[in-house]
Amino acid sequence: MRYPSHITLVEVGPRDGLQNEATPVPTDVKLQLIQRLAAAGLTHIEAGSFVSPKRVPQMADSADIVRALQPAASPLHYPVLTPNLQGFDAALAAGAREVAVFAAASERFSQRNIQCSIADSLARFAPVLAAARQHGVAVRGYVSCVLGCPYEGDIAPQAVADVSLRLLEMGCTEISLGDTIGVGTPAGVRRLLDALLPQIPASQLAGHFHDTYGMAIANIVAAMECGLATFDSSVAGLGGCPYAQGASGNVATEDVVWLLNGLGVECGVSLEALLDASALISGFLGKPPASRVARALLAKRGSE
Ligand SMILES: CC(C)(COP(=O)([O-])OP(=O)([O-])OC[C@H]1O[C@@H](n2cnc3c(N)ncnc32)[C@H](O)[C@@H]1OP(=O)([O-])[O-])[C@@H](O)C(=O)NCCC(=O)NCCSC(=O)C[C@@](C)(O)CC(=O)[O-]
Repeated sequence: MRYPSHITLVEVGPRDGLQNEATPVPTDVKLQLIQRLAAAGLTHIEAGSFVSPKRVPQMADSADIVRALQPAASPLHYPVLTPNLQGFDAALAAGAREVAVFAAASERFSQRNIQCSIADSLARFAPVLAAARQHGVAVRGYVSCVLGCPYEGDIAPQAVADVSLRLLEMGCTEISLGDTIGVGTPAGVRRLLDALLPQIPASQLAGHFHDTYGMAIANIVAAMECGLATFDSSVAGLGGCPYAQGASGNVATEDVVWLLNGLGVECGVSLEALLDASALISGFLGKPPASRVARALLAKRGSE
């Protein structure tokens, strides 16, 4: 089987991971985590989210995080979520150079997550994309519920294609396909990508697989076989979505790096150094990493 020779990992732990943690994580711990992730070789680290602090209090310090990271002076990518112009303006003022808007392929999830229909969300993103173009800021587009919705069940691949194509037409550079509740299987991934790839090149698509049913690694392999070369993952398997009950964390970065090392596919991340990030955040949260790879390697480390 042929796989892409290089995989880009977008580390979403500091955002998608921590947005769902009940334990408040102080800004300095978040910054230490981001520094360790960067030291491990991760070049794309989603650093925060400029959303309502009443809805997601865990992300209320995103401006401080971005200010400390100084994205304009860094060779690394530190995207942040911006659901509307209010969020975009705040992100830009803090120094963000890359942002992401987030839509859904399911009407009911869109309503629950961002309090509006899919059509209204696209209308809300239009000024964000216009302002981003004006300021030379790159915009990623997320599409949630691509393989199933907690409220609507199955989602038609064409519904995913429709919203993805609109986001690309509006100026998004990449679409991250979110299996928000982790119900996908490799067969579903292939069906989805069979529908999308005639319309959107693989280079503009990323996989964002939650591991709720333990299928995320299998889904990544299926997506790589279809040509995708960018995947989102979360250190220690942190996270979930506050608007999708029962959704567990993203696929763990440690698990993906272990997979890629085993396949001989390069991703530029040191597993040893990544464990330092994993140990830091797991230690702070007082629970073991969800990643089985991290647990095994940390246990081995402890016994040496
Ligand atoms: C969607 C909105 C913005 C709609 O915001 P809204 O339409 O203004 O309505 P609202 O009632 O939800 O919020 C109103 C309050 O939020 C404020 N507000 C409004 N916008 C902002 C902003 N940008 N920054 C800071 N504050 C903001 C606004 O000023 C107002 O303040 P108040 O008058 O009550 O004091 C809001 O409901 C919100 O922030 N929701 C949180 C959504 C969220 O963060 N979801 C999780 C991330 S998406 C995800 O995890 C999925 C993903 C991406 O990982 C992929 C996958 O796995 O599928």
